Amino acid sequence: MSAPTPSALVRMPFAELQGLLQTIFKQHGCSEAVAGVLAHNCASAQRDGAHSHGVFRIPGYVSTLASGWVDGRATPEVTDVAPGYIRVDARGGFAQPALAAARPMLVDKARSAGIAVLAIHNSHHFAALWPDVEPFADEGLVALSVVNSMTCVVPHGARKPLFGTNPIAFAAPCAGHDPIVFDMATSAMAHGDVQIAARSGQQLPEGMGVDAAGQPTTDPAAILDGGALLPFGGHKGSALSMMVELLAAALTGGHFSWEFDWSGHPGAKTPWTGQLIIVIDPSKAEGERFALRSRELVEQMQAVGLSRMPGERRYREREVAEREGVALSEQELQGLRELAG
Ligand SMILES: NC(=O)C1=CN([C@@H]2O[C@H](COP(=O)(O)OP(=O)(O)OC[C@H]3O[C@@H](n4cnc5c(N)ncnc54)[C@H](OP(=O)(O)O)[C@@H]3O)[C@@H](O)[C@H]2O)C=CC1
Ligand SMILES: O=C(O)C1=NCCCC1
Repeated sequence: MSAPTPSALVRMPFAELQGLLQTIFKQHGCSEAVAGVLAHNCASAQRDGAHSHGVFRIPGYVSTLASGWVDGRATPEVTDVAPGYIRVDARGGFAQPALAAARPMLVDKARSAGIAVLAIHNSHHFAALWPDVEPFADEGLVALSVVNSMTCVVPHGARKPLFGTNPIAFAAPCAGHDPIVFDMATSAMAHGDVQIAARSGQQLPEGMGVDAAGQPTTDPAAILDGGALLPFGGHKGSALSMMVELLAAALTGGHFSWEFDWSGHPGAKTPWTGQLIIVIDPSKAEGERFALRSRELVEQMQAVGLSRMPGERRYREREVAEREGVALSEQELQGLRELAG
């Protein structure tokens, strides 16, 4: 939602945007390696029209780095735990460089054992989750990832917030198609989209959240100011969010969404939690058939009238961006240039 208004739109080549973001990350306390990984991630989100986790997030990254809450120079510690299991201590840094450090070993293990788990803890994830899984499907692998965030979601049937917005992302190869990818918060709405709505003075649809008194509200400011989000789909989304807390925090050694206290770090925005990634090599059981069966599934969904696949909107926006440049508002670009100094 809330793409930049067409009147104020500028377009720039992906590489230029990535370079600008890399400069910002370096200027504000990240190592060359971390800046490179985060810049690619954030520019990719902007390119694909994933606005809640594109350049909108840059001021939050900068204020977090300035607060000392996250270590932009952390070197992740990768431990080979078992034939199908890797553990990474992100050492208080971002989750994506931790994934990058363990990725070659993760792919090797998935290809040799058929399945491998990457458990990241002591990490900060402030981004969309699909960039973490989609590249595995490009290599013919199936991937599932979960990450927990910060307390802002009331479990179904409860009175107070406890869970994070806790997204789940999945990617699978599909013969002759872009990979099948979905990536969704387990809350009715991502926190980033609530912030964007508040900033632009929009009301939300009903059923997204409650105010500080626990009453239903469509006012994003009321959700952000002492209120909370609801899980999507009532008890079902709530159960998935609970699962994310277990897999991303309890299983990795990371914090639950309510366990960290950033109040001593004004400006800190990045949840200090954990992330789990499971990678499966479908060729172990199905040879080349899995990608063909994926294709068959897509075709059957289309035959019954599917309007679009999850991920399809992003791929369409990516195609346009590759042709015409990545879209952002003039105001956003000016803000980025100021942060780059
Ligand atoms: N790091 C963190 O802690 C957190 C990150 N996030 C991120 O926020 C982002 C937004 O999450 P969320 O708002 O839940 O995502 P959306 O509700 O916008 O989309 C969820 C998924 O459904 C697909 N989809 C949307 N509309 C349709 C449709 N009409 N038909 C078929 N498929 C559809 C999307 O595909 P498409 O992309 O093509 O639109 C996407 O894969 C995610 O990238 C998530 O990872 C969220 C919470 C916490
Ligand atoms: O949009 C969200 O929800 C979040 N995104 C980044 C991390 C915090 C939660």
